[in-house]
Amino acid sequence: MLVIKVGGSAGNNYDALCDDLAARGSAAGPVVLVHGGSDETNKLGEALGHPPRFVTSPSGYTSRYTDRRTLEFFMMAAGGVVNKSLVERLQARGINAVGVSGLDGRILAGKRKATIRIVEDGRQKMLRDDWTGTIESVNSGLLRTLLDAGYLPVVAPLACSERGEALNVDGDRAAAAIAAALGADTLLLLSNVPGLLRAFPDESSLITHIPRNDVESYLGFAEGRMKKKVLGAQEALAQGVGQVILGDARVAECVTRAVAGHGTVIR
Ligand SMILES: Nc1ncnc2c1ncn2[C@@H]1O[C@H](COP(=O)(O)OP(=O)(O)OP(=O)(O)O)[C@@H](O)[C@H]1O
Repeated sequence: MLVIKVGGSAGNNYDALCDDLAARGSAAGPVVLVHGGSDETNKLGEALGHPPRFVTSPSGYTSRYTDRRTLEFFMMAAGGVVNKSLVERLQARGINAVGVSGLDGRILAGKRKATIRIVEDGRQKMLRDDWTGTIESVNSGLLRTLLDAGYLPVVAPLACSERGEALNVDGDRAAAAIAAALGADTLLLLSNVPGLLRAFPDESSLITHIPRNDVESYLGFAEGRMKKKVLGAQEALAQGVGQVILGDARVAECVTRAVAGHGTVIR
């Protein structure tokens, strides 16, 4: 079982990704594809007069402040155009993909963080009306039903709260939770960089291998949103996923290359 997360920031090559999945075929085993939606969400917010706001937590994690309007943009972008354009690309290549969000059938059930603590101008503040959350469980039965029937699930990172509310959740951590719940041997976190760089943005400083019991000491190299990928990797490994590979989604054969060990291999 292979779980792949492809980034939603600019620069990822979805055509190349889908070409590679089609070339690998079903003989390569079952695949679940999770994706992000940052770039499209930003564009929608800008176009509709409600630009994105990114906030940093006291522990240094960067995330999108998701008020109700932003949640709607996120649903339109991640749950809509990004999800459906991946399904369209896969269908055009003969793969019977089904696009869902984690909200559907509670594929991802989570806990809302209605109030978040942030650091701005060196001071801590509380922000209310936030619609982000953390994942608590995965409806692996629904994903297995789709996989067993021969479909390739394409999952947008929305979750369902205990009260049935839609939540914006981190795509990398969503993929980690899905990989763990399905007992995947490999989780690929593909984005617009070659992997974890020791000296970002110098791509020649790629860290090629991280021992699974030493992920913590590499967290310091990750800035901003890369931290969530390293955290996701750590969560997946702790829950039994065999290996996590941070790979490049800008290039041809990105899945095959990452599976072959190009990128940052954590195991
Ligand atoms: N040490 C590092 N090595 C590599 N990339 C880093 C590092 N530190 C920070 N980054 C940043 O992390 C970014 C990748 O994370 P980002 O969340 O933007 O990707 P994404 O997965 O496409 O997003 P999403 O799926 O949430 O839409 C890179 O484009 C880079 O700017």
